[in-house]
Amino acid sequence: MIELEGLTKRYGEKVAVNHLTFTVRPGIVTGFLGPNGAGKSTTMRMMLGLDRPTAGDVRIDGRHYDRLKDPLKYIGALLDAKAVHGGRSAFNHLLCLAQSNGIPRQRVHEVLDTVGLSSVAGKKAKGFSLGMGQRLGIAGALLGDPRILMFDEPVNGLDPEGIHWIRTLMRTLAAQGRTVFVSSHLMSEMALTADRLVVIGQGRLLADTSMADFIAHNSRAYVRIRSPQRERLLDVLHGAGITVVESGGATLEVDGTGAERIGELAARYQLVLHELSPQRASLEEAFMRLTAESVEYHAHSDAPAPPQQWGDGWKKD
Ligand SMILES: Nc1ncnc2c1ncn2[C@@H]1O[C@H](COP(=O)(O)OP(=O)(O)OP(=O)(O)O)[C@@H](O)[C@H]1O
Repeated sequence: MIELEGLTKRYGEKVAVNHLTFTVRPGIVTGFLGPNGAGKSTTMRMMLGLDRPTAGDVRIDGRHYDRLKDPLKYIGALLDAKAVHGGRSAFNHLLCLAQSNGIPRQRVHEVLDTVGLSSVAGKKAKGFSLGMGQRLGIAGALLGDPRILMFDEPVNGLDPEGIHWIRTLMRTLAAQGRTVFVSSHLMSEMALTADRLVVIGQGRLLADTSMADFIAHNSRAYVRIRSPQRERLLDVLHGAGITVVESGGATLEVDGTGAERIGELAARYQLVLHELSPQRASLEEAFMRLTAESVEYHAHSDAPAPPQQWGDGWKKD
């Protein structure tokens, strides 16, 4: 378990992490989300004792990180996959970590096998691809067989097979009763992996909730309907006191009334439906809605204009 209480970090005037209080529990995968610059990395660094909080407290299984004897046996972390001595082989990198934490040599072979790097164990890390580097970082996190695991953007640079592998690994580690805390920018990936979410924006806690509740509370649920008898259907729905949003074309959208009731009404008036589908926004939409106010760096949605010197001649008719 990881417990944060009033955790705060200031860099001069900038409050990077603002009075964060939450608990990361064992047995589930907890996703850590926030727009760029929200304070995720700073929070994770403080959890690992790499940054000193300005105020507040972090406890790892009840203790401060710097009070843990052989910390890799309590908490394993992947923060920056590039933080590896490039001149060392994968095996030697892990062996150094193992030796300084009282972990037997045999464990190095085991974790290399787990992450699929046994065949390149003798190769220098500087020749590794981004994905291989991520796997080596994950091997380091697993080395002490810790009860708590923390991954900052673990799927960065992984191909689809690698992404599937890390998802399965995280779910397996949680099912074994471990605490798994993971940050990611890939919402679709998080939706498949995490059971619980902690969302921050501009250093503040915005949500600490289950995945299902997060989506339910931060997104619009509605029913999409298509019918070749659109006008008659509209009359029936209005007659029943149901508010309809006309989204253009043959499609109608209804908030606040279930698909069952709409289907039953259509059947009663013998109206043909080509679609009757409950819609729920994705995690990505829910996240954008919640964090809209706290995004520090906004991009313009328009495509960039072509350079002026092109004139209008570049356009094809
Ligand atoms: N050493 C530092 N000195 C000054 N400001 C810092 C320092 N480290 C982080 N910050 C600022 O603190 C804020 C939080 O940064 P942090 O890297 O923790 O965010 P993040 O959520 O991990 O962002 P990203 O998703 O882009 O990695 C940012 O505004 C950042 O510029």
